[in-house]
Amino acid sequence: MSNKRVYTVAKEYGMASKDLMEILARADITVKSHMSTLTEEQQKDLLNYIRKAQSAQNTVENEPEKKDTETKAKKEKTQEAAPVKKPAPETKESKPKKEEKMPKKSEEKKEAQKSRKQAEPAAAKEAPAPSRKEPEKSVEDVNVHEEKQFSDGTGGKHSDKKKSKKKKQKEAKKARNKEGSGQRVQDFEKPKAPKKKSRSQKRKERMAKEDVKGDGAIKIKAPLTVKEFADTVGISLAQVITKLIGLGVMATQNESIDRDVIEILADELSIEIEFISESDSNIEEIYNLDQEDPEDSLVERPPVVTVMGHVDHGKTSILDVIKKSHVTASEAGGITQHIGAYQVSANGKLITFLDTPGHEAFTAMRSRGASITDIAILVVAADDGVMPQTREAIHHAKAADVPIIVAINKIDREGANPDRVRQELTEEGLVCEDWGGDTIMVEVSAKTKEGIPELLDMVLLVAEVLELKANPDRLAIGTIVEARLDKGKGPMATILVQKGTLTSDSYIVSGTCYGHIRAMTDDKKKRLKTAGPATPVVVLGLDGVPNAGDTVYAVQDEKTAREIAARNIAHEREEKLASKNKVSLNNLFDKIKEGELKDLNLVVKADVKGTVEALTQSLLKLNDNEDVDEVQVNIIHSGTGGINESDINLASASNALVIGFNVRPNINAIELAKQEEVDVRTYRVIYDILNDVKNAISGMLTPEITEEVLGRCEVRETFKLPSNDIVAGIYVLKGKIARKAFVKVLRDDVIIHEGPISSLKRFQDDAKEIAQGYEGGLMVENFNDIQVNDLLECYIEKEIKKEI
Ligand SMILES: Nc1nc2c(ncn2[C@@H]2O[C@H](COP(=O)(O)OP(=O)(O)OP(=O)(O)O)[C@@H](O)[C@H]2O)c(=O)[nH]1
Repeated sequence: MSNKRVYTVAKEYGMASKDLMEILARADITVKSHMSTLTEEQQKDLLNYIRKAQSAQNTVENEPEKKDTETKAKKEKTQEAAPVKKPAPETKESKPKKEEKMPKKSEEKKEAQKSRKQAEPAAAKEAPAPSRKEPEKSVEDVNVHEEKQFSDGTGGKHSDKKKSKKKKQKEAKKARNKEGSGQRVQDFEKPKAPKKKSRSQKRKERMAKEDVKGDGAIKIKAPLTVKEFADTVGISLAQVITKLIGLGVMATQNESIDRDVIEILADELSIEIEFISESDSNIEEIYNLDQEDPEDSLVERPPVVTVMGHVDHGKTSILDVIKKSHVTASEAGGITQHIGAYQVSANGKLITFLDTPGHEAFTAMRSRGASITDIAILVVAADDGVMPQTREAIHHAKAADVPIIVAINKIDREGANPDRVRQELTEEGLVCEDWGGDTIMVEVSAKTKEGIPELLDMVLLVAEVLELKANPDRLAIGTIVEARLDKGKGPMATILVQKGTLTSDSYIVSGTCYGHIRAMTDDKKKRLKTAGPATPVVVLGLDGVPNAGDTVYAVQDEKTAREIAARNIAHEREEKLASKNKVSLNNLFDKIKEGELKDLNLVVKADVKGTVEALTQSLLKLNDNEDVDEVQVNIIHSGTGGINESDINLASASNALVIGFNVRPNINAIELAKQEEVDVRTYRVIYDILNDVKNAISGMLTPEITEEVLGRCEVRETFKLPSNDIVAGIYVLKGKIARKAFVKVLRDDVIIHEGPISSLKRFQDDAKEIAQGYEGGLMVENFNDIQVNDLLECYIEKEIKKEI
């Protein structure tokens, strides 16, 4: 036996840390919290205490229902130890004879209670005297029974039956909650304890009789209202309500009942049910939205291509050349609106390009499970070589299993060295064909247009090999590429049709938004009546702005579209409720106290590699610190660069905090963090990080000042004043920029300066604030190194009350 933490011992006994803490207190074993260590001695004392409690219970049970005060006291003591589920293994060898008898008796009593309950459900209070003439059982058996007795909580006297049952319900509920159902908890009194064992036995028997393997089970999604339950299981409402009253649940037809109640109710009604979650019940399946298309219905479709690569390596320039030189004559005027995707024709074939900045949208789409790209063009500047974002792009394309065509750009430049690029790419696992690999690499110049036709030829070649096909004769399915609210036209969404044909009068639904298409145009603003696979279109008519990356379905009528949207709204609400419990530095201590949190997961990002290492090491060192022995600090991911969506997704999935040092989240990451309720903390002093984490763990955190981000702008031009001060010509990308605020100057998401705004102007006039979509001039106090393409994040400081 070694030293163990309280929560570990509680786990071994199958009880909540809180309950074990109570038992420890009664056993006079002093511990500070569930994280405290129990010495071997203390564990033995605990075991002895539990044994004593068992013996006491045994004695009480041997006396035929004496109700004197002494017995009562013993009973109470017995109850104290009742929730113990699994005695420590040591008991197996050293169990005294007397104890061996107890469980049998208790089993008999349970059986007797069961049969009595069936005969006279309400009145039964006394158990018949248990028979002692059972054959001797092995120690192993005894332990099994004991387990049952403890976990049931029925080891106490009948007068305490109600209390034990409540405990049992609590435990059962806890166990179910652990399964992740995230159901609502009802406020009314819970019915009698579920007879788990007998129910599953009954179920098995019934299934064996019917020779069905659970197929007959009625699928139920909890919580639901009493009426919905009655309708779902096909039993009259009156009968359900009567049964509920019998179970002590006073609920009207419109009140919702949770998983516990549903389970017991179903048992009482002898109905076999199976709980399903919305994701199980997959809307696609319910509404049969995405059937497999027969082979003979498939026809060739254009490839969908994404251009990726490091900043300034020439993505936009290459796309511009393609856009300008490959739109057909009939499309005079060219691509006139930015819709996030467009089609060009090369060698008489269409190619669809996703016009997304960098790889951000690529990851956003993928994180939502919709990989819509068929081919990735990786742009690498011949004079610059493989850079961090090149590597990231390679990882993303590989993760999405998308073939890569490398465009070695800027070959017109003097310092261009395509072979060096090839060499560097080999190190990333991309070996060109000439060198025995299978990656197509094309040398291009967006400036001289050299190599661009070959690049497109290669795209078509890869597309041919991929045999990209879709069925155009079906209701359309697509992905939202971009969506925004237009002041005059309402919600506008760019949809990339992937299967079927979208018509200009389709009913569509995407996530929580639905509608009847009012107008459908292409990237040249031409009105379209139909759009087949791989066609990007802009549609008007949705009742809200859908999420980029979400799937959009065309459905047969408005009712179906509305119904699906309503289901998605309900699902979203539930998910929100379930995710309310995300960890943050502010609620960290509470969670530790409640025993909910034993691991503090962190995603750590910093501006340079050395800092990342220093920071992770210092954070991990906290594990050696006595003040923070409450939780284990784990770094689940660390890296250099700004905080991006993958960081947030990772943090959300692993209930982690994101710590940034000298870096900031990008706009998409901020949005996602808000949505996923991920706590993102950014710092400029390592000491502050360590202090905050340490203080949060020990409940001393005093987050008095927080930053509220107002908006972001980009520097489009710079002007030098006669005083030599630099004025930044800005364009507000999001939110607003306020005069009396601070800015963080970001270059590649790395903070290079932070300070107050010293001047804000709109044209020649001083401005209080500049809103999204407008331009202006801005000066930052004591900072003159502002450059074109810098991003300025504007924020105000807010005092907030201590939350702990
Ligand atoms: N000489 C030369 N310059 C190029 C070529 N392609 C792009 N450039 C220049 O390189 C700079 C960056 O090009 P962009 O197309 O904006 O690069 P990008 O990858 O889209 O950059 P971000 O959008 O910031 O990620 C611009 O000044 C281009 O004029 C090329 O083939 N030859």
